[in-house]
Amino acid sequence: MSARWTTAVLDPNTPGGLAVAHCAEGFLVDANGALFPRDWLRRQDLDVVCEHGIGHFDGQPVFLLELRSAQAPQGCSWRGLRQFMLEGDSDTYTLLGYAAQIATWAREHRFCGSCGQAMVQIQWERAMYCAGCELRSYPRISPSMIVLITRGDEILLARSPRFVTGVYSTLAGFAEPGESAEDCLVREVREEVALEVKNLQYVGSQCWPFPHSMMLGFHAEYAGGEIVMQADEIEDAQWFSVHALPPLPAGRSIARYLIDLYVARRLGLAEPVLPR
Ligand SMILES: NC(=O)c1ccc[n+]([C@@H]2O[C@H](COP(=O)([O-])OP(=O)(O)OC[C@H]3O[C@@H](n4cnc5c(N)ncnc54)[C@H](O)[C@@H]3O)[C@@H](O)[C@H]2O)c1
Ligand SMILES: [Mg+2]
Ligand SMILES: [Zn+2]
Repeated sequence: MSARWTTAVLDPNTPGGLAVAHCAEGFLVDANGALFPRDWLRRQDLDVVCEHGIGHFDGQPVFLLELRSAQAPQGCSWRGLRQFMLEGDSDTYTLLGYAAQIATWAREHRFCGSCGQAMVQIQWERAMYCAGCELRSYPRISPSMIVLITRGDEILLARSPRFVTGVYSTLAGFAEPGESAEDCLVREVREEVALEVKNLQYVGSQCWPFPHSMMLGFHAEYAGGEIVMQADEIEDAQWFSVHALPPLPAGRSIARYLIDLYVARRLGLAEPVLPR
């Protein structure tokens, strides 16, 4: 949700409106961006898997076309969601982040996971329904903890082999069944760097549609232990002084926010705002 974008469950049988087209390569774009007149997109002979009515942008209904292949109409190309996160305006990124999550879920829930029959869209809520066994499947959201660990003027940052070269970030990890947010945080910190933490404080949350995380951001203080890096997951982990930080994650990430917030408080600077 944003000032210009609100989600809604719209009937794909209603005509008109705007549409975005999504496939494994990202979103279809032309010189005007990723939002197309829906009637024009429908005339392009696209290989559509399914269509969902997903909300309103500036009051206009928006539909999502999930495509099987990445064949782009003339004058169009594909752009990954990460590019929109890094460079796009935040209203468009919020819309596309939602659309990408619905697209992933819709593509992965065309058949019932319980009995195997084809599923159909429910008209009044965002769910797929199996008439054979009455199973309903809702969009999947994966809660993930993310934590900045501090020790006075020092903060703990680590690198995963998946990161952009040189970039260090806060620790993060997915919640497992049976855990509280705090349990998960303590377990992830032990697994990834073998440290103990104390004084856990919830700071804020962020939708992270890569592919369906909900980031719950915390601050924690170092309580003990020596860094032991988890094989395969952590390539390097170090204490950095707030006066000498390495390259940090993208400005729109909650990881960056947690770091910037602590540094701002430590150095008496203006506090940043959590990007949505
Ligand atoms: N927005 C941010 O600032 C920010 C920063 C760091 C990480 N993240 C995100 O946080 C999430 C978790 O971080 P991580 O990659 O360090 O996780 P992690 O430490 O739990 O380890 C990742 C591993 O967990 C497994 N996994 C993948 N999807 C899973 C799921 N849905 N549930 C349980 N396990 C799963 C896989 O084996 C994967 O290799 C990721 O989506 C990541 O992109 C966001
Ligand atoms: Mg992790
Ligand atoms: Zn079923």
